[in-house]
Amino acid sequence: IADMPHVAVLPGPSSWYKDYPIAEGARQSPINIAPEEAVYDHGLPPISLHYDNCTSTNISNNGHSVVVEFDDVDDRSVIQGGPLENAYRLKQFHFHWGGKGCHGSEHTVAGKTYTSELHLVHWNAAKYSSFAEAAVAPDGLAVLGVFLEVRDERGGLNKITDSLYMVKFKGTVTDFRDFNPNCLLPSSLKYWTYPGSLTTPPLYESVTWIVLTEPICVSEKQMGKFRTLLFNSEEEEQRTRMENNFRPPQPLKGRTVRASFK
Ligand SMILES: CC[C@H](C)CCC(=O)Nc1ccc(S(N)(=O)=O)cc1
Ligand SMILES: [Zn+2]
Repeated sequence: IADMPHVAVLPGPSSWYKDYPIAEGARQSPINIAPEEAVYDHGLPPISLHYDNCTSTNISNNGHSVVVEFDDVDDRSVIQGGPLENAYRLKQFHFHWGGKGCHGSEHTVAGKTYTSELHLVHWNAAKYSSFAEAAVAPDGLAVLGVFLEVRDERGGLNKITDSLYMVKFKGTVTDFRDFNPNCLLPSSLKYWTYPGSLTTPPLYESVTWIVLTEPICVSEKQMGKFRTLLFNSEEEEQRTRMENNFRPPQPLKGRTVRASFK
């Protein structure tokens, strides 16, 4: 026992099944998207995003990622169309990223990883009365995934990366108003869609995933600022850089990925 490592090991994705058996469920996320196997569905309408009167409130470090939250008391910021039966209300967005280099996204495309992936999380306020209630329903959530690729700088991201120093530690939060996520979207809204789950515990199988095919470009300098965030709170003596906060692709288990395009 004496030589047991006393370093607290962060339980990674491979051990989540012990506390969350759903980790081995039939509709887990992320997945590898194989474009040739995606089924073009001409009945799929385009998705429409209404983020103009968006109502961001704060930006925080929750120990897993950096999260921008929105006031979701009404339908000012919604996603609709595509595979969705009705409007889903924007609740928050956050990112997943790697260490230096080109891995870091959760979904992969024909095995290709991107440096990061943005998730805009929405809930079905037409059918459910709260995010928590929607989060456990099979049609409760819709997450829009956007790939980030390192090339030249993306202006819209600067408002976020310039605020990251204020939420360096887990449990820190600061005001973050009037941020419109439109500035983080690519020009094309072509997408793949499939039934999946939250990619971190509790891994609920309640997410209709809508993954955009076109990445946005960010600079290495901007990505470097994400990596100055820490997994730990200010009180903990350990200082672990927040990086590689992505779950690897999970088995498709017979699911069909549909494409909004030929
Ligand atoms: C009811 C409580 C709620 C389940 C817990 C808080 C929450 O929102 N979790 C969450 C949200 C999005 C993703 S992802 N990465 O977009 O799949 C992963 C986890
Ligand atoms: Zn996510």
